[in-house]
Amino acid sequence: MKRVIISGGGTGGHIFPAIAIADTIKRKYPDVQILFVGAEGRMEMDRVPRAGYEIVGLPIKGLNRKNPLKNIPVAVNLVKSLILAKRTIKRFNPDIAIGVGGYASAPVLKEAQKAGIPTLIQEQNSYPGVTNKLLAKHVNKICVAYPDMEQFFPKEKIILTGNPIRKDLEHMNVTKEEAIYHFRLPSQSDKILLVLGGSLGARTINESVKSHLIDLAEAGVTLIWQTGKSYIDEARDAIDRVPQLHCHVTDFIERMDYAYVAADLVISRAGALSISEICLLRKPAILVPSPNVAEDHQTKNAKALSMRGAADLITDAEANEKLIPEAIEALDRPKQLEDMGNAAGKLATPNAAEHIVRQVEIVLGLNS
Ligand SMILES: CC(=O)N[C@H]1[C@@H](OP(=O)(O)OP(=O)(O)OC[C@H]2O[C@@H](n3ccc(=O)[nH]c3=O)[C@H](O)[C@@H]2O)O[C@H](CO)[C@@H](O)[C@@H]1O
Repeated sequence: MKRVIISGGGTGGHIFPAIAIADTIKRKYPDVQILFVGAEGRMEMDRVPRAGYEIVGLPIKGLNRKNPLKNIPVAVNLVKSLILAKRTIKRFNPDIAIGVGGYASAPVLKEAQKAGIPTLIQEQNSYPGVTNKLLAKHVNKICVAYPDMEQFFPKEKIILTGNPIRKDLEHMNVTKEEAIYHFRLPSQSDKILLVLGGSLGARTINESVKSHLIDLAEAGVTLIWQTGKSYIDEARDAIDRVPQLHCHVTDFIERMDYAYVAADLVISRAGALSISEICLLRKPAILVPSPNVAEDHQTKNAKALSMRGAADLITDAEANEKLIPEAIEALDRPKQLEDMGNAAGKLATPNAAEHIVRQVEIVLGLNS
């Protein structure tokens, strides 16, 4: 019986692809044993068990770039994490270790490599994260979602697979009516705006929505608003002051299938997975890249769409003034929205999880 470790996390953009890979392995090989390794206190420690998998948490934390003195406990935790990663690998004895980016995948894949176990990484973005860059030299395979990744990774290891999407989104099985009912919105809603801030929420997008709630109500827009944990109370207070607006507000949307099906237009950060989902589901979108990510990679993600008429791009700096007025205008032009959604669909990379699992099969010598 084969055994697989999947490691990484921190944000939904790393965790959901990991779960999609695990589900695909399980569907094809129900006997394969899968163990996740994540970082204590991060989103994966909650999301992975909910998806039905066991997870071990490492005490690993990110570097503090502003105050180097605070990195002493970070270094201590790194050593503890390496020890626990080594023990976990010895105990579980995997046939392959898969890294999906995020802090936890570094010690796990390093220790796996030292033990002579094959490793594979999946990079979701057009600009790789630090962990994957560090690991690339000694991994067996690197599954990527964007072309031209040879500038970062050894060419012979790269396989262009796309980003794995959760099965409830890849094989969508719900209707718009069911979605409207799920969110308790009026059945006649014909201009539904879905606002997403990435898995953790986005302050600028939230502020932009909050300052235009009355405009949205006057334009007859129905709102599904995902705020992230830190903004939910403020958003609820603001909504209470505009009772004429039809709105579903939440910190996190569990049923993204319903959210996407309901939406006539999506406003979103330009995280790699949100983009992959928007393309796969052919959704018209206005993207507001986060300015706080490595090498401004969300702007690159967003431009890949906006250059092809597959999304509009509004910068974080102009969002407060332009974002909602532009969304209101766009919702009055359904034909243009449809064209935009179709252009996004052309950039989709379906069946990415299957392609990645094919690489796992090659490494493990499994035949499907
Ligand atoms: C601030 C930050 O570091 N962002 C990074 C993080 O994005 P982050 O995790 O925020 O965003 P992504 O767009 O990649 O993925 C979000 C995922 O969460 C899901 N979702 C989102 C909201 C919600 O309420 N419910 C829900 O299930 C989405 O369907 C999607 O699958 O990882 C991405 C992938 O490496 C990077 O491209 C981003 O730059």
